[in-house]
Amino acid sequence: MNYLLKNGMILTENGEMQKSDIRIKSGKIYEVGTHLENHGEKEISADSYLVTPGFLDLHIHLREPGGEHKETIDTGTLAAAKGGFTTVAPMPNTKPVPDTPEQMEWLHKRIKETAHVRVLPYASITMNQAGDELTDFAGLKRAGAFAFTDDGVGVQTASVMHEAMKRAAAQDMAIVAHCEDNSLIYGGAYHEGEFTKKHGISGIPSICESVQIARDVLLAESTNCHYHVCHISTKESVRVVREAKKAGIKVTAEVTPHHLLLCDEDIPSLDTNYKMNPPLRGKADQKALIEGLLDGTIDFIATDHAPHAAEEKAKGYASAPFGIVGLETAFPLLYTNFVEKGIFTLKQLVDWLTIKPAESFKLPYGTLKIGASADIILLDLQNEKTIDPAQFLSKGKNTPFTNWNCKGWPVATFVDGELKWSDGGAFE
Ligand SMILES: NC(=O)N[C@@H](CC(=O)O)C(=O)O
Ligand SMILES: [Zn+2]
Repeated sequence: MNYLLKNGMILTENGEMQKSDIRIKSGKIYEVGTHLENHGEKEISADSYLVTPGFLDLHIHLREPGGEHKETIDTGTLAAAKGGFTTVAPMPNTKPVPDTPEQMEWLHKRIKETAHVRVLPYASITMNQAGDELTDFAGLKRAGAFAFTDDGVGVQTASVMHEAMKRAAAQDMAIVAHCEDNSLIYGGAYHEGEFTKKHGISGIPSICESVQIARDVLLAESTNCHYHVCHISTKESVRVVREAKKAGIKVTAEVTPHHLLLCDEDIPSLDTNYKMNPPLRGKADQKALIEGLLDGTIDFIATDHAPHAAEEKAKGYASAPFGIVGLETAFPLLYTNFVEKGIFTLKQLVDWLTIKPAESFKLPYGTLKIGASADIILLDLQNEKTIDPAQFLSKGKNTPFTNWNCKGWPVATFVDGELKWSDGGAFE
């Protein structure tokens, strides 16, 4: 079906709002302008909405195969559509791990059958993410891998990472890294700092992340590989990435909404909805992440949507799994707490969720340019609602943001010109 979106607000290059119509034809953005005449399209009044490119989330966990009780490609991508995300990249810490071309082909088949938005799956760097034997990078690329990562665990050995970067560079593919040096961690569920001191428990030190990033940017320099840092969380890590960029190293970095919104001082108790990896760091780290985003050291925002079953999260702080969900609350939380408070501009926030991740990975999405895939969302910046996990389409209800009041809720999501989700209201 072709659509004519009438009178929506779009953001211009310089961040101003402009009333515009958008004609969607054959899955593409065909025309953007004012007073466009209807040529037989289904007309949708976008009058009271902000219209932006669909968001990209290049760090999520879909749990399929092997963890279908936590999430599936079906439920996770429906949650993505509800959150305004039209392209997502799921991590390979599934059972089995997509570490062979055959497994990658199977994954693409499942995506084709069940996904509601565009899915770009990662392959692992090492077989079974065990950190030893490298996967078949060329074969995995041919089978449709988006990039390589062992997310969930850091690559512990420098020589393995070095060889991985050489091979990734030869394939013009990125190495995407969960940075964590296990030799510097002695258990722990929360950041080693004020919170763990108060509770007399061991913590996860900042140094385990920044040390590995420092190692890896030097490996990236020596191999000319595109190296991407997942969920950056400490002030030292931000400094290392800033210096690496200054030195001309091909490094990019992402930050999650929760690391921007919270620090360890905000954790009320040994609550597992505040347990994620990397952990919520100190106040100075949170400040450095915001500054890093604003000065371009950090390239974009990704949710690290990590759904877990309620029984698993109820196991107590020491044994509950790390991770919180993020797809359905990211934009409203960031809009309400940063844009409405004047810390980010609306244009900055939208760019960090659209064109910035797209450009970092040379993807043709995240834009309303003529000829682009019609990945478009409508956002309601006025209506205020309270976050209620019972309303999530994700199977995961594990969030620390229950009862937060937010504006900026998506109301409709188009992927390749098809309406994949709407809140009902204006579109029934
Ligand atoms: N980010 C998280 O807290 N959890 C991730 C894996 C991980 O990165 O540890 C998960 O898969 O649940
Ligand atoms: Zn991770």
